[in-house]
Amino acid sequence: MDSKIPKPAFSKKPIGPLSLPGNARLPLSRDLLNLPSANVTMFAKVRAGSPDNRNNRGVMANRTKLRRSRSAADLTRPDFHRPKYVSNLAPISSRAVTINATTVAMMASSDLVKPLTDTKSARTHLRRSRSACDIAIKANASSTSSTSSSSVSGMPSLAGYKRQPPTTGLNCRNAVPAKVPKMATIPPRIVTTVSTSLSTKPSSQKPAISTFASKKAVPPTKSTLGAKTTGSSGGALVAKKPSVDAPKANGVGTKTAAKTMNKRIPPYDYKARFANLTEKHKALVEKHEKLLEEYSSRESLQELYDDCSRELVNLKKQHAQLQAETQKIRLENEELRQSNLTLSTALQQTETELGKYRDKFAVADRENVELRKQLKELEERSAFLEEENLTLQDANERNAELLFHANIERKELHNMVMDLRGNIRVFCRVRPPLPSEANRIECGWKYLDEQSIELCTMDGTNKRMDFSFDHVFHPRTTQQDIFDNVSPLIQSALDGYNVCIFAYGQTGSGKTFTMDGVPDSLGVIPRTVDLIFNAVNDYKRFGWEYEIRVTFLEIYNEILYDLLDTSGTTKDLEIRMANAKNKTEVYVSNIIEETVESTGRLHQLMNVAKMNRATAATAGNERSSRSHAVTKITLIGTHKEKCETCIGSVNLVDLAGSESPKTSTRMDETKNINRSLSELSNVILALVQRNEHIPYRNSKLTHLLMPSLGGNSKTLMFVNVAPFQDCFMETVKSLRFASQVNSCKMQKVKKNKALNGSSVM
Ligand SMILES: Nc1ncnc2c1ncn2[C@@H]1O[C@H](COP(=O)(O)OP(=O)(O)OP(=O)(O)O)[C@@H](O)[C@H]1O
Repeated sequence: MDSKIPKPAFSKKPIGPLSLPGNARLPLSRDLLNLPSANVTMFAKVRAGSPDNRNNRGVMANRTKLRRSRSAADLTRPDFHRPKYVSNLAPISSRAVTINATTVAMMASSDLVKPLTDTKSARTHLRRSRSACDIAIKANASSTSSTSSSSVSGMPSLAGYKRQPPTTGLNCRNAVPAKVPKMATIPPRIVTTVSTSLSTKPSSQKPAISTFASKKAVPPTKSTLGAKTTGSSGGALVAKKPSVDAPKANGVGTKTAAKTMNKRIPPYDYKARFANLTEKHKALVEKHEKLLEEYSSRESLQELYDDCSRELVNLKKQHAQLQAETQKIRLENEELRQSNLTLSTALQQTETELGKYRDKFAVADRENVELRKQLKELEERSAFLEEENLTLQDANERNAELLFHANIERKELHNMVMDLRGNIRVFCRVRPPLPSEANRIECGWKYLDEQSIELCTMDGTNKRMDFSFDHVFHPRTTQQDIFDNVSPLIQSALDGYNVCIFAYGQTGSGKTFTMDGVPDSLGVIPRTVDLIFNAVNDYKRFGWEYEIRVTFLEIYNEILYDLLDTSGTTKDLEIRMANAKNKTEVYVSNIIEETVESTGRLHQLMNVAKMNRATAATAGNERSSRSHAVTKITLIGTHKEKCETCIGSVNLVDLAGSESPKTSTRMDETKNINRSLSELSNVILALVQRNEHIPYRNSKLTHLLMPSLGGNSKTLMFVNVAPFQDCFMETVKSLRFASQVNSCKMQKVKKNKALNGSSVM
């Protein structure tokens, strides 16, 4: 916009007589001598005039000049009387005339430059200017009419001129262009703006940019420029109503004027001089008006320029703000686009997952429907089963009652069977020779049946002896076969009876093997433990809860040792009577009695006791047990609903092996062992013989086993024998003792029974 709007640099340029049209020039000094003094003074002022001088003149000075100008124009009036001094004037050259005309125009317009700040003043000025010109034209016309057409040669014919009403610039566009004297070229844009501002708006008002732009959009042509210029500035001077003669007259007049200007006008030819001056005056008036309009337009253009500059600055600011906002919006838009892209991707993934979930949901829904059907069926089934369950619960309660009583009956029957078998039973077991004993001579063993055996010497004497026991186990008998015959006694212990199982025999005959066994062939004690825990679990169904307590005791050289005591300190263990009323019940003071709740724990304790037991090498056994080991398992059963308690116990005794003093290397130890075994034999024989006095207290062993030997107990004795000929005497001795025990018939035992939580030991 800057480049398109011309900067009004002219605002500071003075509009003075120096810019004269055509051949006009400032008068020479010699020319001025022939002019009236007033004109000379005016010329001098004009020549020396400057924009400041002109601008500094007051309104009165301008009016004076106007009067002078009119005075000059009055020369053409018919009643004008030429001053006498004119005849003395020297001939004026055309150049001087031109200057005079210019000066007259300047005089007419000098007071119109500044007052054109408003439209009213401008119009007033125009009227004055037009008046001056009209007077001149009328005078010329009247002169022409009075002096005939040839009186003024070279002058344009203005006979048909009428004073036209002031026309606006817009109206001038439609006016027929008239030929005007050649003038300085005015930029079409300025002319257009001036015509618009003068015709449509007051000069004080700022022209709108739109108006300006619209005018700029249609640049005027040369012809329209002339029309506009004529219409705006000289509408009153140029005939608006074109006559037939006007163009011709104008053309002729212009040529004539040119000729007149070119040729020297004699001083006496006042008409020519007047015409010439009139022409010059007319041109100057037009020029003046043009300049005036230009000036006015330029002033308005300056304001317009300032406004446009301010508006441009504002627009630039707005543009910068808009650019910043646009950039910001672009960034936001880009972020939103990226966010939208991310969200679109996430949405796509979500939709994909949603589709999968929908499929799963459809499958699950179908399954759900199916399951609902099944649930309904199950609910119906459940209701039916609940009814059945109630029925079965009633039946179960009845059955539990029956079972409880049946169990009692079973116990009684079982005990009857055990009684029939005898309260003390003797099993004979012959061990096989070890691979290391292959060169040892065996006796002749003949197993007559499950209860009878025939022993024959192999030393040439051919002695034969028969023995009968409750059961005879040959060397190939397995540990399981042995325990199958022992387990009824364990059941009796669970039913509340005291049971004692011990192994008796010569050293190396297989007692420890039978009671403890080896890891891959467990003996009676570990199998008893397993059976007890299994039975306890089964008894829970009948409402019985069992507490299992265990002690491990060793009798070595008639001294008691707690095999679970690993402290290394020696404690005094004493066998004491538990109940004065029942003199058969005993207990051991200071012994560790541990309650076990699992088979593993009990096996653990058994290993500890086995490690603490005293062993040594003997003639018949590299690792001979040189003590009696008593493992006592107490079983306390409680039936809460029936408020019944039954207490049973199992004493599992691995006796020390008897040894001949001849082969013994530790005599004291052997004597103690043999003596305790002899006391055991005495007790058993006393029981067999039903003696009143049973010598239980003669040894620690019999004293400890007193509750399990006779009275309220069931006793099982293993008599272990070695198969070798060199053990024949000891074997016969053991078999005879066992045979004696087997023949013993003990009185009927009574079950330990406690009611309402009381217990009997
Ligand atoms: N029925 C059997 N089958 C296989 N080997 C056996 C049998 N009985 C005993 N033995 C083996 O014979 C050897 C001696 O047995 P064991 O130690 O049990 O005799 P013991 O009577 O306990 O001797 P001690 O009284 O000196 O302790 C052991 O090596 C044992 O493994």
